[in-house]
Amino acid sequence: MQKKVLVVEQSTHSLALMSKLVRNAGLNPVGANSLTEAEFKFRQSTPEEYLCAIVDYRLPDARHGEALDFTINAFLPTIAVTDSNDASTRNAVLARQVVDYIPKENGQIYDYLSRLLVRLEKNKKVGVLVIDAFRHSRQTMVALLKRHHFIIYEALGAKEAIDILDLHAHIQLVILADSIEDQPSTAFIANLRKEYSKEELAIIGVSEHESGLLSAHYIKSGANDVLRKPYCYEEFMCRITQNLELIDNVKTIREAANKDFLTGLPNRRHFFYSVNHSFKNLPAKQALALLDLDYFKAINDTYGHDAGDHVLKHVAQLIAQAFDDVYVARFGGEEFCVYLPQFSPEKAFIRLEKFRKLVEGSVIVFDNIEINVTTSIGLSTRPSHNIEALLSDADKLLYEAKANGRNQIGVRDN
Ligand SMILES: Nc1nc2c(ncn2[C@@H]2O[C@H](COP(=O)(O)OP(=O)(O)OP(=O)(O)O)[C@@H](O)[C@H]2O)c(=O)[nH]1
Repeated sequence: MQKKVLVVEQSTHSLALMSKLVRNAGLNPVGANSLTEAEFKFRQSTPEEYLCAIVDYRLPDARHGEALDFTINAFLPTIAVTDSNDASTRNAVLARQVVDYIPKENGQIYDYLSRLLVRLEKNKKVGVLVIDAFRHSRQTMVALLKRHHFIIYEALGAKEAIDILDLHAHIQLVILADSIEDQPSTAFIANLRKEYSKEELAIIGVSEHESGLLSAHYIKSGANDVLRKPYCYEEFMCRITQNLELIDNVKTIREAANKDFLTGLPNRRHFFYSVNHSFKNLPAKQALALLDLDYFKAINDTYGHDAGDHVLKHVAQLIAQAFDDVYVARFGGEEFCVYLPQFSPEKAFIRLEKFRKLVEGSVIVFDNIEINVTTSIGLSTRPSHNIEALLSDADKLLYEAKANGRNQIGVRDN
């Protein structure tokens, strides 16, 4: 179910704008112009239905942030919005446990707000590890992070931190202080970098040193970023958000580079990378199948290119489902590849034959038209240490399957 966001804002124009942002973030805005209205609307549903609240500091019936107190006391993560950026308002807002505080100064705040909303939802799945030997400074960071929905882990030193990282693959960010047990912080960062790249695990060093020397040392040891103490809350959160967004962006770009655009299956390049990365030597028992749809040109010519695309997507989905335990790819056009490591020739043939029949029996509906398609398959089961050699063998067998009438598997008699 779409999570709700309580938006409390006295200006009708700003309320409409913020509600639109909330909707764009895939969330459901519940708007109110005053504290009274907000209290009434909030009581109409259960608190668990809400992700957070965006609350104007000054409202007609709550002139000094009482609406912030209401949402914070209702355990709603609260983003405060203010008309002014003066020190007294800022201090009054930050004295409360708000997630963030946004002055309505310029158009950029709306961009910041939408990023914040997206992050709040994502953070529920993001692990953050705080490493600091001193309880007070560790707890200060943990308290700030909690407001942002992160899954938080704490460690006093290097050994404990490694154990936690080994156990929890969803940790994307490590924040570490100058003082940690077992090891100097910079040596620990350098060790972590042997295991985790900057694109998969962000490391932020928190430095108490007044000179910039330690900060530079952190960066040279492999940290993504540095925070100098005393830091202000906004800077702490901005740096965290920025580093996590960078990891997300790299992940998105990597996924796009590895996927076939039309079908979402891994592409040829990623297929080779995955197989070669997984096996130093290809196993003695293995099978590789090249699948090519039959008379596909005729489908394009008869029903149009969009119908052809639809058929490709449909078959790709069948492949992804039928071979979710092995390596698959769209090689291009109407050609797909499946690599089955540790499969005997007999077992591989049974799997492919079952799939061939599945495609043959499928009725693909596009624009109320029923389309049938079949597939020819070249299946190589050669022991080989070279994936290209296997492919070339499968290609010859595919050619034979086509030449022998299509809709069949080409195999070598053993
Ligand atoms: N709709 C669509 N068509 C594509 C795509 N990629 C390649 N094709 C078309 O796929 C057709 C492949 O035709 P052919 O190589 O002659 O093969 P075929 O008609 O399947 O015949 P056989 O393989 O011999 O059974 C060509 O017309 C390509 O334009 C795509 O992404 N979408």
